[in-house]
Amino acid sequence: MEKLAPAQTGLKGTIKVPGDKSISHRSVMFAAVARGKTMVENFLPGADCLSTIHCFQQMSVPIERDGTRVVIAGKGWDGLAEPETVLDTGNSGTTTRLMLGLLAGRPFHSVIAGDESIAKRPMQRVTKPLCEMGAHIDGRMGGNFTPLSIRGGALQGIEYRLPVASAQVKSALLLAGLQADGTTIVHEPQPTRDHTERMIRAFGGEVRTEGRTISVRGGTVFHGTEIVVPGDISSAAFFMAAASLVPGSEIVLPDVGLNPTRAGIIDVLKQMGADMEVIETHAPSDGEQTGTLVIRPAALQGVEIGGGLIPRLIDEIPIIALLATQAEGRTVIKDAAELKVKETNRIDTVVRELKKLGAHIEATADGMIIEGPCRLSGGTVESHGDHRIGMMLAVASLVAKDAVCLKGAEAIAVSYPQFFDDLKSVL
Ligand SMILES: O=C(O)C1=C[C@@H](OP(=O)(O)O)[C@@H](O)[C@H](O)C1
Ligand SMILES: C=C(OP(=O)(O)O)C(=O)O
Repeated sequence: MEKLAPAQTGLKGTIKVPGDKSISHRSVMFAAVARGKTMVENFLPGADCLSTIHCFQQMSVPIERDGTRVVIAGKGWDGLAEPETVLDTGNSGTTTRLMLGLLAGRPFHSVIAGDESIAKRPMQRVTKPLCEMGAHIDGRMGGNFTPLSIRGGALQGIEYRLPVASAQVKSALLLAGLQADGTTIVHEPQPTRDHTERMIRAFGGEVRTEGRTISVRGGTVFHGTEIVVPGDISSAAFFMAAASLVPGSEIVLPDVGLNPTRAGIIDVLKQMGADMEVIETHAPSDGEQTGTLVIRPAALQGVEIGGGLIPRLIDEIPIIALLATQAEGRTVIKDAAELKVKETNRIDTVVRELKKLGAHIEATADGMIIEGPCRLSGGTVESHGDHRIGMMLAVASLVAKDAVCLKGAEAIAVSYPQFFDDLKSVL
């Protein structure tokens, strides 16, 4: 249990947030099926991304990691060997779903399982279209839950309309489509993060994006390359919030990924009235945009968030809920039912834990309604094994009246192992 004291002074300093989780996963996945060596810099050594590395090592791909530098010696799609043991995807939905797509095209048998949380997360959204492409995937409840057994092989491209806006489902279908006969076409209901598409191009492949339709052709050969992973905007969001809320703060966050399909938190903070500058931006034509963020405190206003904005900030909703407790007026978050199938049901866990600190927050069918501002009290709260809930509660403790005891703080290592060191460095 972590005992967290209210902030005594403003948060001041520079934090280099760790590498982006979504991009770190994909860098290893594409490198593993590419021909030749790939060097990844600023890889996120969080538990989720280490699960991805381990899965490929189980399939005999040589991968060496030294801190945040990873070297992968890919031997092409056929370089993957049938794993001898169950592939352990840990707590990672991204690993589980993207690996399903990748394995659907491999002519061998494999079994995927993760932790207790993964065993509750819906997989049919991926396994159903992959089976339509010709893969044989089975598991509990008609292939909806892990452990899942996969016998991949001769796939046919399909045209598929995603029932939910999910980059994980899109990416799984693209990874299968890259190995299938013909073309695979995916229509998204809303644009979702496009890191997979950018990674396909970075490894020398082709992908077409026309509005919300993305297509790939089978038979693509990838070539090893060098990847520099930008800082994770989802991790940076906790410090953007902390600096906005704690009087006297000034935090600088260099080299944060600003991919427009991910950067909805910046739009929302600006709409709430945050004092934030984006400086020194870099926008490589074929890569991921980055920039330095400077954030200071400001009086925040409530906002309404929904529609196409939701996929651009889906993982930031817990910290937006905390910001809303400190903002003037009502915040309404809607169209976010996907939060129910994350590491926890994030509508329930956010509402339950923030209520313990006295917040005025209620769950709705597809989001939450928050009334602010409200001076939070101290108390004992829990992450429920969900890293983003853990970090949101740690930031809440900075603006609470009394100490906050956080149970399950170790879950934070899933995406941000240095979180408490970085927080202490600016206190
Ligand atoms: O593709 C990705 O890397 C991710 C996509 C999102 O999930 P969904 O695609 O299920 O919405 C997000 O919540 C997750 O943290 C990472
Ligand atoms: C939902 C998340 O990740 P994943 O789906 O990969 O478990 C997250 O990081 O907030």
